[in-house]
Amino acid sequence: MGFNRIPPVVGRLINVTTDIRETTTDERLSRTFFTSPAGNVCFYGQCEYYCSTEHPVCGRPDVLEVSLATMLPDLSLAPRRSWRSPWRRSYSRTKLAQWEKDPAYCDTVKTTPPYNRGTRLVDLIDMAVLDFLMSNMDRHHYETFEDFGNETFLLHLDNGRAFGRHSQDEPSILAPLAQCCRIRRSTLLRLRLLSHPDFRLSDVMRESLAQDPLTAMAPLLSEPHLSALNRRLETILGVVQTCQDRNEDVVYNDLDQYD
Ligand SMILES: Nc1ncnc2c1ncn2[C@@H]1O[C@H](COP(=O)(O)OP(=O)(O)OP(=O)(O)O)[C@@H](O)[C@H]1O
Ligand SMILES: [Mn+2]
Repeated sequence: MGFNRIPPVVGRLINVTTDIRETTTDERLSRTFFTSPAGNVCFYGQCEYYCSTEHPVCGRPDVLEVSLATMLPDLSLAPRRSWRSPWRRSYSRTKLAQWEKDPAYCDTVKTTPPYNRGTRLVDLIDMAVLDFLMSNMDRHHYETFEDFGNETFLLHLDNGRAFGRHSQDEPSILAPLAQCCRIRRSTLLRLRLLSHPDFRLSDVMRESLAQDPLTAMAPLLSEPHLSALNRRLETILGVVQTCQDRNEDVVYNDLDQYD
């Protein structure tokens, strides 16, 4: 997509004993290792929720399938800031989030810093486009590097809820696009290109993912997931079209400098 916002990730089989327990210098992490009743090596780490013996990560007996992300520079070298998404879900069975109740929600966001100037709002809408394609409903936060201030790209860690059910789409993920009716011209042109029969998103993705050494054994995306990408792409273009039918000023021209 040309967004370049997610640290590259690969799938690996690791040995939790030799690759983590015997390697880590983090005393607090190594203290959470234990052997389960079934004889597997487990650990639970340190975090706010779910880091307890009831929710461990276990090897079999110490081999574990994981995704490994490129490590970002240490926070002391490149401090990051975490931002709460304005379209964050309520994560409650009974309560709706403000954006679910107020059709004019985007008018408020548009006048609220940092979304009131620069490219932050269209960056957020790019994020919604990406999350809709992956069907990731769990984007509660995103990050930026502090050094770039508000003149920054967005960083998407934590994509673990993406590419679940391929047969179902979740239109509410597109709420930022549907409610704000705004999209970067470069994004729109890219999306239109990827819906062209010669450059289909599914074909481009299949070709790109074929470089993964595990492609034959454990493909990252199944064929139904690749088809879902094409279907979701058409939905996005449909939402943009509906916006353009009703509003002016839908396309944010970020390509002027190249004219
Ligand atoms: N590639 C990376 N390099 C360095 N730190 C990272 C990287 N990916 C994630 N982290 C750090 O680890 C934290 C947890 O990562 P992530 O959110 O993906 O895990 P999670 O298990 O889904 O956690 P949570 O339940 O809090 O969402 C992040 O907030 C971030 O500070
Ligand atoms: Mn998470």
